[in-house]
Amino acid sequence: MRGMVYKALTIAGSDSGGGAGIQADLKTFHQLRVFGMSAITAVTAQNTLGVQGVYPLSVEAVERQIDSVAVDLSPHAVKTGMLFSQEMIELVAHKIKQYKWMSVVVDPVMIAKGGAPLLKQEAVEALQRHMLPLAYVLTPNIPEAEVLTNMRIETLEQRKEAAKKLHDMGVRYVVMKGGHGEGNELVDILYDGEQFYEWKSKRIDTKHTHGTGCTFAAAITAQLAKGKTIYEAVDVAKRFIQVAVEQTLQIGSGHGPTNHWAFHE
Ligand SMILES: Nc1ncnc2c1ncn2[C@@H]1O[C@H](COP(=O)(O)OP(=O)(O)O)[C@@H](O)[C@H]1O
Ligand SMILES: Cc1ncc(COP(=O)(O)O)c(N)n1
Repeated sequence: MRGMVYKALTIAGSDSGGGAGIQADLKTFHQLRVFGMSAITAVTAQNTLGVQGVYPLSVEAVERQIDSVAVDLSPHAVKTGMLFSQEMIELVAHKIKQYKWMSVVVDPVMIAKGGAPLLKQEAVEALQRHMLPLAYVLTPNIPEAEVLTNMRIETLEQRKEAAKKLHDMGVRYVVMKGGHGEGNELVDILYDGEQFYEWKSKRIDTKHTHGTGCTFAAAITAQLAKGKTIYEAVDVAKRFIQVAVEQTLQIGSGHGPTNHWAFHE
């Protein structure tokens, strides 16, 4: 017997360089033995040096992809990444409600590491209004949490205050990633509305961190698809990203991708 086949859908942008976006999500799902499906919101021409072009798909094209997957392949968990525009956010929010998807991981992607915008400035409000209340898990990095809460985040206390605000905005579980913090120790936090949980790790000294956020959120999504709790899911995601950054592939001449093969359950 093959056993149960777990399925996850990612609604995100394509990274031609293979390290972030849809490609990172599918590789991560696969490594965690979850069948990956995708709805592409935008195609980016991208490599380890940066983003050379952004080509959003039409709202109709995205709607068709989501419908095709939903009616035939019922995902156990859904992840959203680069959504780019207000119209796309409204469509995706509408589809999540239409199909009553509950295990939804929202990675509020805003800018690529090199600074290229992956979300239009005027779409932030739509993300706050339409996506946060649908997020079972929200996975902001520190700059994204600052934009969503409109506050400065420097200390660990401020991170916790921001997590509380995001919870008040409708998010069930807030997972704030600590990659942009300071110091050798890296702290990712989880807030469940009552308590804070912390995952600490050693910051690896490397420039090859392209796609860390996507990979981390995809690992959470894969674990949720398998029916794991949020605590178990973050635990696996944290271990997944740690070895993926430790054992990078050293490809490309800029900020290289993480190693999606490194982690074994
Ligand atoms: N240099 C690093 N060493 C180890 N883990 C890292 C490193 N940079 C990021 N991570 C981990 O990768 C994940 C994504 O981190 P972060 O950089 O905050 O998000 P994003 O990629 O969205 O900007 C987090 O779990 C973080 O702890
Ligand atoms: C299509 C696409 N989506 C998302 C990211 C963010 O990547 P990161 O995980 O490094 O924040 C990216 N660079 N490209």
